[in-house]
This record gives sequence, structure tokens and C-alpha cells, in this order.
Amino acid sequence: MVGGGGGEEKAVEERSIMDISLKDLSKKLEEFAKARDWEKYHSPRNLLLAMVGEVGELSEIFQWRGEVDKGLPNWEESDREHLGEELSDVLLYLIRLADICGIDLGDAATKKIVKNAIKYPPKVT
Ligand SMILES: Nc1ccn([C@H]2C[C@H](O)[C@@H](COP(=O)(O)OP(=O)(O)OP(=O)(O)O)O2)c(=O)n1
Repeated sequence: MVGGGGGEEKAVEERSIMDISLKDLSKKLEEFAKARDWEKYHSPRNLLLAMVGEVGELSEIFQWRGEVDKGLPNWEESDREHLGEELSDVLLYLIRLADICGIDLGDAATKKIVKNAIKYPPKVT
């Protein structure tokens, strides 16, 4: 069958990319640094500064636009793509920072959500 098999394969691939875990990303980042001999640069302080730099780049996208509606209606596709890239840079440096500090980010974030819920109980109706 022409096309059918390939499409299914692509759908599986897309689904697996969407479901990627923090641990998977962490591993990819470790491999990325190793392959380039960049591990020496990935110290906690350097990664923190790199992440803050990317937060600055992320902020630039929103700078001077005024309030932005949810879902970003009327944004150019290129701007959406750029936003996705900068959000990713922040996320990737955050994940790498956590890893290099020996923090299991998924576990820590899950525990923090529980802590937040205790601190801020849901509204009783
Ligand atoms: N020492 C480095 C340098 C880069 N990266 C990775 C993590 C980020 O996802 C991305 C950041 O790359 P750049 O520093 O090239 O930043 P930008 O992609 O934002 O490019 P630019 O600043 O030119 O817009 O690359 C990394 O892991 N370690």
C-alpha cells in the first residue's frame, strides 16, 4: 500500500515525540554535551546564566506587543515557531541544570504541585 504505512509510522513517531519525558530530554542533553565535549562548560552556574539569557530572549518576543490574547490569535506562524524555540531553550537549560545538580525534576515538580495544593486549597463551592 502506497503511503499508508508511512503515515502510520509518522503518527507513531509524532506521538512519541509529544510524550517525551523529562528524563528522555535530560538524556538527550547529556549525549549532546558529551558528543561536543561541552560537559566542562555545563556547570550549574553556567547553565543558570544560559537559562536566564534564554528567558531574556523569550521576553523579547512579547516585548512591546501589549497584552497578548490566549492562543496567540493573529500571530505569524514564524513568530509562533520562534516562541516555541525560545520556550524550548529555557526548558532544556532548566532540565540540564536540574540534572547536573542531581535533582530529579519530574519528581521535585510533582511534589511541589502537591505542596502548592496544600498551601492553596481549592475553592469550596
Ligand atoms: N554550551 C551550550 C550551547 C548551546 N546549547 C544548547 C541548549 C539550547 O537549547 C541551545 C542554545 O543555543 P544558542 O546559544 O545558539 O542560542 P539560540 O538558539 O537562542 O541562538 P541565538 O542566541 O543566536 O538566537 O543550544 C547547550 O546545550 N550548551
